[in-house]
Amino acid sequence: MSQKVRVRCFQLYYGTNHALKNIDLDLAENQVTALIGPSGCGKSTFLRSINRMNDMIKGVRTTGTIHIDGQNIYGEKVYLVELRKKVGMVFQQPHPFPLSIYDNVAYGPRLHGIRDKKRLDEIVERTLTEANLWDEVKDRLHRSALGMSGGQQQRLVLARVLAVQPEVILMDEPASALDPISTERLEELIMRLKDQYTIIIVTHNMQQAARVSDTAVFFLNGEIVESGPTDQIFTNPSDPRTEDYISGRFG
Ligand SMILES: Nc1ncnc2c1ncn2[C@@H]1O[C@H](COP(=O)(O)OP(=O)(O)OP(=O)(O)O)[C@@H](O)[C@H]1O
Repeated sequence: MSQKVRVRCFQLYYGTNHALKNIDLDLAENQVTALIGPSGCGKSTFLRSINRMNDMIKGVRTTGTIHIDGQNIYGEKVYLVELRKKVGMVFQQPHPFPLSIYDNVAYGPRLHGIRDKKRLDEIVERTLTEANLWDEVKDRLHRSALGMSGGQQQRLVLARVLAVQPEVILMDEPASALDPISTERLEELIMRLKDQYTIIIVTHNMQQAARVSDTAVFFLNGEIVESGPTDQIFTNPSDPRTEDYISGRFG
């Protein structure tokens, strides 16, 4: 099993708030890794560090390294547009663009220079199929994406990410605004997508983490308390704080 993302001595400060402390972690390729821990422990901050989304926040300072496929994304000569193409992100609330379903998916490929209609048609069909949405929307591709249900919008946003052929997909509580059926469909999709992508997901839902992830990482106060195979973290954690959190004693 090869490592896709390698994090060493990574620290992040929001001004004087030391939000991530000495993070060392390896994330395996073609696996789902769940980041768990109580509110404010740094999960989203860490997730956003993997495609440098935190760069947009004023006062953020980092030290340490995050290598993806051997390249330090905090090093020199890193092009953020390329990085964010390789490392896509799905957020808690699906926010499709106020465009048609087709144009939402074609947006990224067009931005990266693909103009050929036939090629765009292929990408739209392939990624909507991959995102388990094609059958539901194939007859209304040119209608507004804003008319879709929340669950459909979240799968559309995922298709938009897949359309630029990422290798790593970051998901920040992607199911928290979804109903149980949409959540189940999204979880099935996540488990299927890991054959081709490396997926890192933040979730507050312990059952969800147990269902979808291969590896779990428990954060507390900006530090990693422990990480390991999800089964082991959930059934036999080595740190009592992990056990307390998982069994609902705090957080
Ligand atoms: N944009 C920001 N500007 C300043 N401080 C921030 C920002 N985002 C997060 N923080 C701070 O960083 C710390 C970690 O927050 P973060 O959102 O990463 O935690 P989290 O574990 O994802 O929490 P939650 O589960 O509630 O989303 C907190 O102290 C938070 O206040």
